[in-house]
Amino acid sequence: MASEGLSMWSDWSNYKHEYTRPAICILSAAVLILLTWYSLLTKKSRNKKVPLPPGPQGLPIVGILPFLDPNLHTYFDKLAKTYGPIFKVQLGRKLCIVLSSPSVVQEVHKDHDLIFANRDVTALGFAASYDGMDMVWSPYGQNWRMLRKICVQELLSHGRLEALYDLRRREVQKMVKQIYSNAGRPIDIGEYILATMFHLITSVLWGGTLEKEDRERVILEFGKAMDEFFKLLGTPNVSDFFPVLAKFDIQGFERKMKKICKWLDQLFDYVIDQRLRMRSGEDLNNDGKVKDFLQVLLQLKDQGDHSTTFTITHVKTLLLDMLVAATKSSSTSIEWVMTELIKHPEIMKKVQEEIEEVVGINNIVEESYIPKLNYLHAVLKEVMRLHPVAPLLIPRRPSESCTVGSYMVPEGTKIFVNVWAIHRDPECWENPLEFKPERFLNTGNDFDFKSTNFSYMPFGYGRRKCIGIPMAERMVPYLLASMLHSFDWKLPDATKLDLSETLGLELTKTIPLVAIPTPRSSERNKLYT
Ligand code: HEM
Repeated sequence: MASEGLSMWSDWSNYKHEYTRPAICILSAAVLILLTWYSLLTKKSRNKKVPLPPGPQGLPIVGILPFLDPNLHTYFDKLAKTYGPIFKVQLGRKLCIVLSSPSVVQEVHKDHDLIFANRDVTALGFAASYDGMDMVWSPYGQNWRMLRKICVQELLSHGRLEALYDLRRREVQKMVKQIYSNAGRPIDIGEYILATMFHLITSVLWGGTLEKEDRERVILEFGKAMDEFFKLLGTPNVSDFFPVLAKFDIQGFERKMKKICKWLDQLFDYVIDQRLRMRSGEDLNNDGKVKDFLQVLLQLKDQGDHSTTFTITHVKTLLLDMLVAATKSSSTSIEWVMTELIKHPEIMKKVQEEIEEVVGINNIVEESYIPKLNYLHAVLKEVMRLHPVAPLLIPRRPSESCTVGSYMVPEGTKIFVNVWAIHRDPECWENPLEFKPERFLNTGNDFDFKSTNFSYMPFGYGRRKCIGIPMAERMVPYLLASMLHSFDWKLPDATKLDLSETLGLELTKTIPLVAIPTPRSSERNKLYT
């Protein structure tokens, strides 16, 4: 009986295994499906509860494309007056959201900085960056972190910048000397400064690798290439609004961009090749010179000690970023400063008096004087407020959907931050349209370029904020102080000052500033021989 019972039990137990296992599986699957369905349903209804930001209706398929003004920063500013500080616009297939108040940007920074740390890579951004591999367009991740770390450690640290001062000094003095030789004649300020910045940056990047004649030839082409490069990057491109059309490159922008990038790539190949040849003959490290950036990069490539492999393409992406980002943005800022100073001669005079007081009359401007030039810094900050180089920053793309200012910001949206509008917002600034450098005097660290102040963002915000601030902080005022210490500047006779702006990726002067330098002292030029 016992054995019978036992066998019954064992039968039951077998029976149980045979039938309960599948039943449990089926039940679990059903619960799982139900849970997934429920979570999708609640997510949907949660999403439903949070609406998209308001915005203009637009037309089917094309959205607001037919009404778009190429000066997007002013166009978006007008829309913000109707739709508020966070609004949406549909550009073809692309949903864009524009943020126009310090508080919404602060919310993004505080709650979603990581989600907003990716760029919205446009067709041309991709073409202009070794297929999105450079620091500017790279997604937030290991590659971007590696490039940023190398730049900070090897080029932009306090120690490196101090060590490279002699190179900057030499190039700035060369520029002043050249202006003396052109005194009394009209010069295109932007062109002049871009050339100086090119010499300055390339001497830091790859020292004397290019022969003098090569440098002169390259700089001419570089100026033209940069104008086109930034204009293309900021021009609305059908390929971005209708990705299915991207392969046709209807406006021919990608072809043009690839041509510029091919030229830059050939320049880098040439410089690297020259350097490798020089390296096989001599060890630049042992002759007492400071290592330039290219030398450091080539050593890193040979050592290969980074967790992500550091290839020759990485070397080129860093040369590209440093060359392009550092030259054009600095020269554009300086051109705007000179424009405002020519418009306000009493302010130019005040800046010159300060420089003379700090530097002396028969002395050369040195970088060590720069931190003492408070008024010059106030002028620079005021110019960057009214004419931010990147008025819409470099657009971001949230990596997941989130809520900002009680609106839904879907994953993959293109995010513009209208810094230009924020810098002119009467809620943040007293008499915002007035050029008044005094507003930045005695403000402590509140408006330091590195500080986090969402009403003032000429260098951007969050993790993707400009990496070049330490270099720009040294070079831009140094160049300006040198130009203003030696010369008075005025417009050629019968010329009117034009302040109109054109938006590419950068906000440039529509009509380049041409001005005449007059030496301020008959003796000072002797210091620059
Ligand atoms: C007056 C000079 C400059 C201005 C006004 C300026 C402005 C900016 C702005 C607005 C951004 C976008 C930030 C964002 O999206 O939040 C940016 C990014 C960047 N800038 Fe600058 N910049 C200047 C000089 C420089 C210099 C000298 C360098 C290099 C040494 C540089 C390298 C970069 C790089 C690599 C990025 C991309 C950073 C990233 O995506 O992680 N910039 N800059």
